[in-house]
Amino acid sequence: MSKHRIYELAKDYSTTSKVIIDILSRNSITAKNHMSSVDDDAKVVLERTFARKTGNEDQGAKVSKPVGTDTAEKVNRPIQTGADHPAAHNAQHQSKPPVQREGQNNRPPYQQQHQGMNQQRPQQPQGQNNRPPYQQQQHQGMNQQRPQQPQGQNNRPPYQQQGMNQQRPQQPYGQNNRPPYQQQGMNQQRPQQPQGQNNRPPYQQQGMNQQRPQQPYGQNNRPPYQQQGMNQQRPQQPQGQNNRPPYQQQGMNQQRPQQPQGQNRPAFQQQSGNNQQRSNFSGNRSAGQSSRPQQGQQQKGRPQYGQQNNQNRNRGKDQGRQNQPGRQQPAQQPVQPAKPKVIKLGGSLTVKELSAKMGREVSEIIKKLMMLGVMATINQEVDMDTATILAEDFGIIVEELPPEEDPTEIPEIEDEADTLVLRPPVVTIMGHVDHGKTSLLDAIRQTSVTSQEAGGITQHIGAYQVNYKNKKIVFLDTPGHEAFTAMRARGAKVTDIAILVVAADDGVMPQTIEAINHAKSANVPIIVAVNKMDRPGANPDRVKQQLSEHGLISEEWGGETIMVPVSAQQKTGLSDLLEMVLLVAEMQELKANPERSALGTIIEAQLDKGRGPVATVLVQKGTLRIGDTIIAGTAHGKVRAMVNDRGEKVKKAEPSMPVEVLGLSDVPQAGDILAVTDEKTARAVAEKRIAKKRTDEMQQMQKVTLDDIFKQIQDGTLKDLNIVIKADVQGSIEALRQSLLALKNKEVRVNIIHAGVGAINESDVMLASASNALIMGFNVRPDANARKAAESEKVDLKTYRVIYEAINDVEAAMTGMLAPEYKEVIQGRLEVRKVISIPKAVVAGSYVLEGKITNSSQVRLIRDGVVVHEGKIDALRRFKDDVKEVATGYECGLSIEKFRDIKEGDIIEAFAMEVVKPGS
Ligand SMILES: Nc1nc2c(ncn2[C@@H]2O[C@H](COP(=O)(O)OP(=O)(O)OP(=O)(O)O)[C@@H](O)[C@H]2O)c(=O)[nH]1
Repeated sequence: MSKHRIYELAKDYSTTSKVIIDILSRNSITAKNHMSSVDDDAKVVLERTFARKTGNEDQGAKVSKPVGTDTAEKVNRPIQTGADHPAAHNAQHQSKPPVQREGQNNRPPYQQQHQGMNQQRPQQPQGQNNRPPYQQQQHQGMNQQRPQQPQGQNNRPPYQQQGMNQQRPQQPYGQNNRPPYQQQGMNQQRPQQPQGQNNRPPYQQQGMNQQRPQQPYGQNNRPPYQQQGMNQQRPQQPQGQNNRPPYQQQGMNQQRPQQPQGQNRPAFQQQSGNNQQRSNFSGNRSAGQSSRPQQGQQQKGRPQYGQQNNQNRNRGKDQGRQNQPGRQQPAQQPVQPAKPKVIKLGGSLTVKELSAKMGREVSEIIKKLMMLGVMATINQEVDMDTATILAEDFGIIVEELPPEEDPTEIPEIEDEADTLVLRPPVVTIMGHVDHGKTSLLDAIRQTSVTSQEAGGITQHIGAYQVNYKNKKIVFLDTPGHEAFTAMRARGAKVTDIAILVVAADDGVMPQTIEAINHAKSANVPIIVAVNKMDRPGANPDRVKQQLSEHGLISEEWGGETIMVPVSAQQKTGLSDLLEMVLLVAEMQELKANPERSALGTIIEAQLDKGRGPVATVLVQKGTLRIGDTIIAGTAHGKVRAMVNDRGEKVKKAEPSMPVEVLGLSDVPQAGDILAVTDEKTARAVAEKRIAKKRTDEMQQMQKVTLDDIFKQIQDGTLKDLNIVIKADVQGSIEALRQSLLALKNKEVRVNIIHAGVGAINESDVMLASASNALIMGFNVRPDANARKAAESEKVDLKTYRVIYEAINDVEAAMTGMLAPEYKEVIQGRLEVRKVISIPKAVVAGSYVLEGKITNSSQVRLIRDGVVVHEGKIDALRRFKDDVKEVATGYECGLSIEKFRDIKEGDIIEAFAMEVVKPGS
């Protein structure tokens, strides 16, 4: 039996003495040190041990090797790889981590794939790396930044070195020791990770767990892709929670001293391109304050970590910032109001209300209004039109709600076409003074009454009904223009046909023209009755000629106007006239439904001492019956009795029938609408009307005035500027008319609704009031009644002595340039009763009819309604004494500067020019 020294054996097996001693020791052979000697049994053990590791070849070599031929063995033994090395053998059987040298491969298989690379590590060119494949594949850029691998033996990044290898002995993942998510590829899901287990990749284990020692998996708010692998599904993440991967968490990186950012970061952090995005992202979130509101929706994995979600992150970053204070709590999203596509509007509403309806911010609405040129505040009202334009700008459709019912109105009932039956026409007779209106009315009435209803006693009720050929015709018994103006001013239309009476011997006169204009303005057909045909000077052709100049062309001359020669006195031509009335009525198809509650118009009304308020009503629709509850204007009551135009008591009144009605609580006004309703409604509506009337009286009724024309044009309330012209001569009228008509512009058109020669009278004022016109007088003045009417009707009445001043005023008003500095204030009116001529002046002995006159007054001398002179008072005296002022009812003597043409009967108007602010 031979003896072998330990060191020799070590030499034989190319290992260390210690290894030999250890192997022997495990086989119960004791060797103290390298100088110890062992016998052949030990040698056999060693041979067996090393043969197992070298495989068949070695085995074969050993078998073929005769015992004791150590030298030969040494020569033939191939160079041992690390795996063959006994040390490696030991490492596999010991849980203790072996000391690994470079080139040795104790790493798990996933690291072994890169064995070759590791062997080359000392000379590793840039770009090569020793990282596991998933790192290599994605993160070449990282390696470029790591030219020198200082991490030591295994070349793994530091984050892999610590902790990982300590756990590796148990290697639960199978052969290659890679965690399952790494084995199957990074995109795999890790379906069932029990909470609390630390399955995270090693690089996440350090620091992260230190930060969150108690955070069980799933509660640490980290997205699963961080827990399970990069591209894992990220289940819903509530906003405000800290869903960022740990490397983004503030403070965490500080706890990763071995991992300088950008160098040793885990591969997924280093992906080129994403790094850039992420750096921005990280920058944004450097305070660690962000959350990702939209991440929670991403149930389906994130194939490109960083790429897809950086967008989301960036998108959500603002929201994330908003959520700063409550990051750990789900942040409350501000409730966005619904944005409707269609809204319903019923009228004007405030900006605030509009914003709520549209679901937009008030600021948005105000901004849009500003763009439309409307400076509005939150509580400012926006009218329907503006609201509609605004809504369209936002792409919202506006549906108009039916207007709210006016509590002062009785709802109008629409009649079905098949309920309508023919009704008698209502006729008004108009014409110039003394042309025979009354005579004609009487003639017609007498003819029809006496011939067909003999014995009937006519009674004046303001209107009457005649029968002609079994057809009824209703005549209004009021002066023509009043019937038009008073009623039209209240919106009532009662006349179907106008008969214009023109005396054949007198021809067309100013009131004839006025009547034509009234009828035209009311859009009522005109039948001309050429009266007084019995007179010797009758010249119907001249009348036709004159009328044609005013747009009424006789049928005989190819026009459309029916002209009938009559004589009221001789009662000739009346039948023809009535025939024509019926014809025109037929053409108009005047119909009404008699089977409904009545609706009519008050023609006249007065307070009768014995009967109380009495109103003549022209029933226009339905049938009025005794006992009906009625309302007319502010008056209401029950129909107590009805009387027709022949003084007969009647129980009902059908359409176009005029009747006197008793039973109203108050006297209504001509033109008021009478309606039948229930008692409660009648009382309530009447009360509301009374209240409204009071308010209206307090507020000035808005009529067109030169001062506010521009404002009304801008407001869109004025499209037609209606003007009534009165002048001293026809030539002035034409000059003024042509000049004013030429003033029309884009926004407004000038309409001369009436022009006539003579003083401005009440009729002019009523026409202007009904037509919302202003009156321009050229060299004429309004009479006293006209001035009062203009005041009460709020009609703007201007007088001029020079045409271009009138034109300038209208032009300036239309362009908003009118800036009146003075306003004329009438102080009083005097009548000249005696004229005394002295060498220095002409003294007008005058009587103050109304108002007063002062020694500083300006005066206007009017003769027959025409202004003769305008100037200053030279002297004002009473009984040879100069006085400052003379009041109503006193006489005085006055002279006018540089003017002597004063005659008895002249009217002197005293006035003063008061300074007023522009636009007032
Ligand atoms: N010869 C003649 N005279 C007539 C005729 N019609 C009316 N007259 C006379 O003309 C005058 C005026 O007649 P009225 O009926 O009062 O005329 P009017 O248009 O109603 O007058 P005002 O009410 O003042 O507007 C009276 O003297 C009538 O007798 C007619 O056909 N022939």
